[in-house]
Amino acid sequence: MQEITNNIYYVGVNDRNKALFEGLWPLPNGVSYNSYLIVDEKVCLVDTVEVDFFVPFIERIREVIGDRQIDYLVINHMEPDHSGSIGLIKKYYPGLKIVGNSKTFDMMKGFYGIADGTHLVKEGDTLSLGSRELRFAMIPMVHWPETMVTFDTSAGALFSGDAFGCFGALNGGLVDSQINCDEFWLEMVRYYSNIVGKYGTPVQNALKKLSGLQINYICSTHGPVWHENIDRVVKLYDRMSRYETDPGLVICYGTMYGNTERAAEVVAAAASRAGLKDIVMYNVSKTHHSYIIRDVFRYRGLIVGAPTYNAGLYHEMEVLLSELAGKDIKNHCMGWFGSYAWAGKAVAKIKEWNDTRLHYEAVGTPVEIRQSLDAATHAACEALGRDMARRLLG
Ligand SMILES: Cc1cc2nc3c(=O)[nH]c(=O)nc-3n(C[C@H](O)[C@H](O)[C@H](O)COP(=O)(O)O)c2cc1C
Repeated sequence: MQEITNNIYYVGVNDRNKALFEGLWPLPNGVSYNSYLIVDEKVCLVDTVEVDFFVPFIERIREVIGDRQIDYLVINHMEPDHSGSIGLIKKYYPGLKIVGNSKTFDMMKGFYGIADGTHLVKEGDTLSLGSRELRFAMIPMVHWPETMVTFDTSAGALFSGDAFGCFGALNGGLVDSQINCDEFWLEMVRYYSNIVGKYGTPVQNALKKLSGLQINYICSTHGPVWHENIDRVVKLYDRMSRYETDPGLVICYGTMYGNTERAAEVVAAAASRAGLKDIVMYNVSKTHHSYIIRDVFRYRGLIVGAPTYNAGLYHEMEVLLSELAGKDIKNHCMGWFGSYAWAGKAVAKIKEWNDTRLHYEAVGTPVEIRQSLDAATHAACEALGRDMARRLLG
């Protein structure tokens, strides 16, 4: 049994089996589905877990409360990795009341056919559990329309749903003060940028709303409970949702036979010679785009290069640009280059992506390489790297 503080218990589970979260995002270190049990005069469960994990979930709950009944189930977020066990929990505890907002209940009916035994809450409503009180705040589009947070006013515990969550299973310890959090910081950026990243303005609104609270614990639905690092976590969210970045450069390229890759190396070396220290490079066919998008949220500069493929753009680059376009990322600079053998399309296609969807500030002169680098395109790649470095370093 794992108590976080003051009769708040962790009853979540770890998933180290799933290869791709949402069928999209690699999970090299697994992921946790966090759920919390508050034991007072009334017993309140906050969020559930993915239904495949119901058995260890119910075991954890029973370890804490034995044969006691659960009075309330608060649903902060309806995504099935957290709401998936609602139906089974209700079967175990038929008397419980499900606490949520009107959008929660609309989704609960649609996903699970459950409409009875509900307790509707609105912005600012409170619920007494006996010696303590829960207060509810709506944070729409962080990152679904129904998302809300629940604040335990006596413990200062914020049950934040997916907000402030990250990939990575919990390997024994739960609270940041008990564990080495090194692996979680970049995974928080990867989680945020890929899953929440589109919703910068709603995140800013949520942060403003929560700024007055005296928070001792952030209990999110994925990753560690934040206690010592609350300031750092909130600042990171603030920064990411304002699309604030460091003056670094992400260079990513597609390549089949190495010519585009060689050009990328020339661009990178020139950017480095111009004084830029933070440069990361990725082959888009090797590194999953979630890691590249993570770094685009960290660094202001992006240079992409790809071959022409069947009169179009190399497919893996197309995927990356399409994913980036879906995130509505602001305040970025982009340069590009491409290669071809007989009729070049890659450079024009990348430009089209930027003109129509990405809208990043175009930096430098795009380079079009026919078959392989020659003296002129080599010099043009150097100029591209140098121009980007200068732009980033101001
Ligand atoms: C399957 C395939 C399709 C290609 N389609 C085109 C094309 O439509 N137009 C073109 O000019 N070159 C085309 N190319 C040639 C490549 O764009 C060119 O060789 C490029 O330099 C490859 O870059 P890389 O050496 O980095 O792989 C194609 C190459 C392959 C393998």
